[in-house]
Amino acid sequence: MRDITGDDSQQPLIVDEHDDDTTARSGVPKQKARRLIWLLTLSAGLSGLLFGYDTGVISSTLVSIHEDLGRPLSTFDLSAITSSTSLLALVASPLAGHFADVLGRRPVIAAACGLFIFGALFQSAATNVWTMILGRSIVGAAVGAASAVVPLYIAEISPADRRGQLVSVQSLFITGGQVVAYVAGWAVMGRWRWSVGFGSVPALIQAALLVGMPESPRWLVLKGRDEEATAVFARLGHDDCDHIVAQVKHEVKEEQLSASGSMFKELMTVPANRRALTIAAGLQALQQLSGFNSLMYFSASIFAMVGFTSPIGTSLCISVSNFVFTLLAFAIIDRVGRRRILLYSIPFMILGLASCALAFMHIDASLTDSKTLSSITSVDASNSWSLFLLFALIFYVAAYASGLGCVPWQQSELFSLSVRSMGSGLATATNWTSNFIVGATFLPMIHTLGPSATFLVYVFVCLMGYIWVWRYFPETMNLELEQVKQLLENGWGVKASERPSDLGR
Ligand SMILES: O[C@H]1[C@H](O)[C@@H](O)[C@H](O)[C@@H](O)[C@H]1O
Repeated sequence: MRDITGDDSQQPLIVDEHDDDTTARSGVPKQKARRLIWLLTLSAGLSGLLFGYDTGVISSTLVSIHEDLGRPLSTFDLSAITSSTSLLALVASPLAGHFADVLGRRPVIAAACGLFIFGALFQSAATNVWTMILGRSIVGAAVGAASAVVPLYIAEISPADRRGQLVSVQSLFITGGQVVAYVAGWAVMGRWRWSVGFGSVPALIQAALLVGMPESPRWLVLKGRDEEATAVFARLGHDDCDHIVAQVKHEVKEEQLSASGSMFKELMTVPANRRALTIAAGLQALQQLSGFNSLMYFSASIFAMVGFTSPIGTSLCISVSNFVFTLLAFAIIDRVGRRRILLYSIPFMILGLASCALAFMHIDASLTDSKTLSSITSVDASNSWSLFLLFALIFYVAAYASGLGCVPWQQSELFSLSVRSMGSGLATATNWTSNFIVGATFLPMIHTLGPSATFLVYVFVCLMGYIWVWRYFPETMNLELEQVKQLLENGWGVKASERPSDLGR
């Protein structure tokens, strides 16, 4: 077992005992194999970019549509256009997991890519609210499928000791995509058909890259296609491909032997698995219910509401802060630890949200039911409370991105191999369900409760979340997957995880 205490974040992507060699035993130059893994990560990561782009672009689109869809948009229209994406994503993610098992990972990524292209073009040609909702739904299906299968594909092609880092790369792509969406929304100055249609460009690039993308070698072993799997492992720079194939076959066999009927039953009845699912799904729910995406989707609307003359430009601050602080999380996640990052950052989220609530108490801005975003009551943005609100929001986003935005996506490390795909799929579906709830309820809450009380609801969620994390989420940093399983066998493992010597750290 490798030394798990060392800081190995600077190591190259492929690490093995023959790393000094320039050529793997299979005859493939290591440099070439390393380039291939990066290329595959980039190709698959483009789905993350599209996930981010398509969820981010809605913010500027909503304030630019005006009456282009045949009528002024009602609150219901705005909520439906926004939440149709997450609704379809939550349906598509478990389905994509199923098809990825039956057909392979690559065809599902390719199908998602096709949907990204079609959905983007369909939206840009939308003539009424319903065609727009349909376009957003097509893109939602693509986002759901990609968010379930792309991390799985990356994990399966990566060397074991690089999986965690590559999962975080995915978060960088998502938040980077959101920045690009905001810039595009701002640059096209209200011509929203261009900004939504632009989503097809990275997808077209991905379609071209997909041609050379191999199937996941682990899936190939699962289907008994050992020779093809050996060839892919060789291209990925592994030294002893036959040995790896034998190892994966052994794991597959063990899974089949230990399975207590169905994977679902094993997930629900084995205590360690049930705890893993509770933690993974709980963190995903907390990530969404803490309200971050209400900013991702509606920040331009909020800034318009409080009187900023360039709401789309101002809301760029939100996505840029999100991206920059995701970089911070990426840099520290393997040093500070998942649990500790959350315990440090959630209190700052609470502070940021409470400050927003305070600011709204002093800002006289309203969005009444009959009003559209284009007829929001405008107030003077030079009002110091509006600026205070902007800083409070950025503060909140920074705290979110450096912890809760990233940590839940590490979910797969919580599950043992036999239930990993289903556990991760269900946790992903929890993410999209909660995302849907926030997208669908934010504007109605603003109207009925008012902005201050709405932000206080998120404060409450974060407070509960903090207590829950403190009580139930053990530290998994630097643990081998087997040790994580061991940690959850006799309880939540929080105390044991804080006594590194008990776990051989
Ligand atoms: O981790 C990501 C990231 O934080 C995004 O900015 C957010 O929009 C997603 O919902 C979340 O899953």
